[in-house]
Amino acid sequence: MKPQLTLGVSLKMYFGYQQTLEWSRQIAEIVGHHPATQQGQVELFVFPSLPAIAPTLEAFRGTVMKVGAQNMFWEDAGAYTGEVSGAMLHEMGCGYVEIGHAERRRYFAETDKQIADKTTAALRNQLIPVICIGEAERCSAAQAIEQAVEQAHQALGPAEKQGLSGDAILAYEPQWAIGAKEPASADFIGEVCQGLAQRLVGGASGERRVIYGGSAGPGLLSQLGSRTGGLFLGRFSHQPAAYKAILDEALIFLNNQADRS
Ligand SMILES: O=C[C@H](O)COP(=O)(O)O
Repeated sequence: MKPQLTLGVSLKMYFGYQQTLEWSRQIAEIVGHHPATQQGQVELFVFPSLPAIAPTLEAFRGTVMKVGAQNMFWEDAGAYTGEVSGAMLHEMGCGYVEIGHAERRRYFAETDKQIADKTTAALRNQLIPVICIGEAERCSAAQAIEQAVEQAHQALGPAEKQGLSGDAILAYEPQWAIGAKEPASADFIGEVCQGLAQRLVGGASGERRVIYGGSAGPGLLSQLGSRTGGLFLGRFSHQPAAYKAILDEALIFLNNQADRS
């Protein structure tokens, strides 16, 4: 069955190695038994720090949780000290990779061109790119949509020109809402995500889904309903109880969808 909702997590660089494994064990237990995950209607992924990817893959083996990386390089092999290739991530069993997070742009000066090259490399290596888009400063929903559409086209354009097919997730993350006390308002998120879905989903050679990130946590999915394709979670997924609460909301969402159809 095609997933109707996506819930992703980036652990960024918050956790240590053992802490990552402990979190993974606890979340695997929740995911393995939660009714929201039983029928393939929820797509789940997590991005731990690079050294923890292999044991995290192991921790989630047998569950629906997919594991990926927070970043990758645009070449598949060679003299690129300190970098990690999409080819290796794929070989390890990763299914997803995050591309172009605002923190990569801010602290590592990543450019639109580099983000496009990484997106191309992800698709070339059968990884689903989770492409981060979103405005730097608060603005109207219409302006946010324009900026995010432009970023998405910049990221996916070269891959599309090369005829590379594959699914992609567009993580709409207004930069001003990342690391904040609370997310953007549900009305704003809903308007932007729906606008992005209209402009970016459909017509592509793979599935496209728009999800929201930026201080998302328990309670948000219930407010948004089907106005978003899912959530990209950061700090507010660190507590296993919070993650379970979000899965509980996912189950209500799925039941509501089933009632409508
Ligand atoms: O990668 C996740 C997003 O940047 C959101 O992080 P946050 O929920 O901690 O603000």
